[in-house]
Amino acid sequence: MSLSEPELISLRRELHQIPEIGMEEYETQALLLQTIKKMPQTWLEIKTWKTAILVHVIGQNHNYTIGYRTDIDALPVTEATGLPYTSKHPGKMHACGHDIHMTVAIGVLSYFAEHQPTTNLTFIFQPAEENASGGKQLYDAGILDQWMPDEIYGLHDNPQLPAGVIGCCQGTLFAGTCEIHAHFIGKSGHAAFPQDANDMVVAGATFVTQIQTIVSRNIDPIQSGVVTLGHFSAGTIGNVIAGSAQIDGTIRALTQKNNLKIQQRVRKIAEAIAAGFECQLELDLHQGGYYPVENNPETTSAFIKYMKNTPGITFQETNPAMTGEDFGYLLAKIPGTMFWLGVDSPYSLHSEHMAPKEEAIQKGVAAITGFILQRQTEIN
Ligand SMILES: CC(=O)N[C@@H](CCC[C@H](N)C(=O)O)C(=O)O
Repeated sequence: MSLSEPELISLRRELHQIPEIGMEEYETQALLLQTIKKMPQTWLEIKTWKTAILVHVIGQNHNYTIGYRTDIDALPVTEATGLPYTSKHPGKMHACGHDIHMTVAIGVLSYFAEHQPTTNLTFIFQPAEENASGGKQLYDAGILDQWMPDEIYGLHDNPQLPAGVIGCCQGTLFAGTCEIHAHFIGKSGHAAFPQDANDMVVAGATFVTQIQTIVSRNIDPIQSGVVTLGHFSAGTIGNVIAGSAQIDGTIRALTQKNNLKIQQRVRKIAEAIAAGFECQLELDLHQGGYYPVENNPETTSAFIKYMKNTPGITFQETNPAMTGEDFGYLLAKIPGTMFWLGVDSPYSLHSEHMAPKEEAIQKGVAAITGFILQRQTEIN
């Protein structure tokens, strides 16, 4: 039998308790494998790569493959939900809801392990969505090649949508991102003798304020962009001039063109500040596979049509969001659609209080299973 709602909720709670950082998802991989191996295996093929799992469901007609991807990693966040099944891994939490994503994927897979699909299906349990472009790594290593999807789907949970509501839009769903790692290196010294030192708190603070002009002065206001610096560390104590400042952040833009433009401005400003303050600069701008998530017109129109017209599913057209996803890399290679699944939480993604409503799981499984069944009839 396909996994029942209580079984799925119990799995989700187990996964929630063992969050692991990208490329270290060993316990998660083991629990997922154990769950998958309990399903009927008649038309399943399984392979692993690093901490990823790929499951190929052999369809009655072998000529077409629909892909479904979930991410499996967690964040370095200390959980503060107070839930009875709180994280057992100190300092780590499924604060982005990937435990929900995995459980929904398992629910859909368990249905197709029982009911042979007409097309092939490839389920991808992908590591490192948050930190190391696991999807890009997997694709570039050729791991998908044998079971390459002709089209692909994936979801992200959304705390702002009611539980179980499906959200999507044509075109760009998520931004492309780029990590900023800037290290300004000057000369430390006594607070009383600034003329003998080179103060990196001042250089770093100038960088922080100067890059605020990029979105307001360099990007078309009708389009958009974000430059957020989430980390600044420099110095040790008030009466010692800091000889170094480490600043980390992220760029967001809905087009790759604007992302590259912001990257170029960040680099120019950082280099100009280093020249002006006569200090050294180590700058790393790292985009990896975090391209804008561009939904394919054809798969997305089929997806939206199904979700809008199927009784029991509530669909909401959504605006693009500035969240990032390395699913953008897979969508640059394979046509497909990313969508939201509402989980109704007053706290945002990445919050230590984020507690998705579990009723979203069964609704997500039903909507996606139904869509895949419908999509197969359109393909054959
Ligand atoms: C859905 C989500 O929250 N994704 C992350 C992706 C991070 C990309 C990369 N590490 C960066 O910060 O640029 C997000 O923060 O949007």
